[in-house]
Amino acid sequence: MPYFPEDFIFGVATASYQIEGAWNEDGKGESIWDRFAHTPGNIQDGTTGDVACDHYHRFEEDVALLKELGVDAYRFSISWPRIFPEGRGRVNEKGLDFYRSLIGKLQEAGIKPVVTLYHWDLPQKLQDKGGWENQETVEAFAEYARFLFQSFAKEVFLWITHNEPWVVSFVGHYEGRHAPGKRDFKSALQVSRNLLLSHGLAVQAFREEKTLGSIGITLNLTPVHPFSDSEEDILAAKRCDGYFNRWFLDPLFKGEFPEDMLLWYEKKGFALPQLSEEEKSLIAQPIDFLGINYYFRRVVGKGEGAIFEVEFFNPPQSEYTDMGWEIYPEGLYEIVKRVSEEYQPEDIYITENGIALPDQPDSKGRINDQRRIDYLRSHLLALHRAVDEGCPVSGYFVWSLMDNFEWGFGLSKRFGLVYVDYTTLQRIKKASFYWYQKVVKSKRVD
Ligand SMILES: N#[N+]C[C@@H]1[C@@H](O)[C@H](O)[C@@H](O)[C@@H]2O[C@H]12
Repeated sequence: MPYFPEDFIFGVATASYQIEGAWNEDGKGESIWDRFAHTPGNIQDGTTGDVACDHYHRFEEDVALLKELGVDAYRFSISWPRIFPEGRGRVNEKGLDFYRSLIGKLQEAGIKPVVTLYHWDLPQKLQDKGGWENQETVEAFAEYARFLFQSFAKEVFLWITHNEPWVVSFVGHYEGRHAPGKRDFKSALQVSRNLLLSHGLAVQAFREEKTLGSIGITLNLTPVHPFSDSEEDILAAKRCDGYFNRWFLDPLFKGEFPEDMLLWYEKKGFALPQLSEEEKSLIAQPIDFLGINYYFRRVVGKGEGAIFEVEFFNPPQSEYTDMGWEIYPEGLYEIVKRVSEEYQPEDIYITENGIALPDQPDSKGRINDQRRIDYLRSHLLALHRAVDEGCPVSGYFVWSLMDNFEWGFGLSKRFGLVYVDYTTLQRIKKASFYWYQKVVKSKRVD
């Protein structure tokens, strides 16, 4: 029976826009996700995060759920426009008070706070001036980060500068499925550069402020497998690995964008993001941990397509989630091993892993999400194998504590260990809640 180390951290994760609601309450400024979700046609089920799980008003009930779950840590994000409604300058004290109360309740419950500084809800006022394409946003983020390090200098266990900068850059600025909804690859490249710079400035501020705790960044990483052993498919897989994984891993840990991707983008006629030697050093300064969000792998082969010339495949023999993602637990082992060996991070936390299922209460009001238990078990066993082989993994966070607003899918995708009835906002613990409660308590996966 695989046991995790006694000091291994088990937690759950959420994000501000996805659970808080109170989108325009107590002085909070508009975010790009408020604007994006309020724009007809952007959200598949037509819902918004205006209310979501109403966590802003129910956070004490939710901390009680965390305490019952018994987690060692709770990962949440701070809404930048709830702190700085215009992005910088005037502080919204009521917004700061909310997070002071939340962190205080977590401390009372003996739960370590893990804070994500940026989980996609940029103040709209900054977007109006170009958003992440604009150097001003980089500076404003550094100010925002420093302010939070000063405000919570001793209370936070882990600080995560950015959540999934790849999604912010390419889903938000190239694919257009996320806020701000741009479809411009050159913009996406510039945004990825500026996100990395803002990360570097935040780490620098963290060190200067002598803030307690640890600081890192969270990347969504996926193993990329060639559809066949043909040279073309192998090269297509390498290109995708560069696009999805190495584009951020290399600057953060090797101080350079991956050369093969720069050459590829140049060949495709894109202006390349420029970094001075000083900026490269700023981005690649040591961090205390790497956060990895893992959900699935990618299987690719040579294909058409204006930029990457790849085709994605869904292996017919695999099972898929409600998001259409392949269930591939070995991928978690593969990515942790690869990152550990190739990039040697100081420490690793799996900051998200979970599955969307069409959960619904039965006639007795219970939710038997056995598939989620199976998913979490198989991924924890894969992770345990990597830990057993010496990979520096110190924790694992389930996505998510509760069902929440799933970005472009709205409220239609359920990832939670806790079901949320969006009509009554009642929370209902699923079978997976009780299963994970046992894992957390015993540090054992059975
Ligand atoms: N989609 N999906 C689920 C989950 C999303 O809800 C999180 O906000 C992201 O950090 C990451 O994409 C993963």
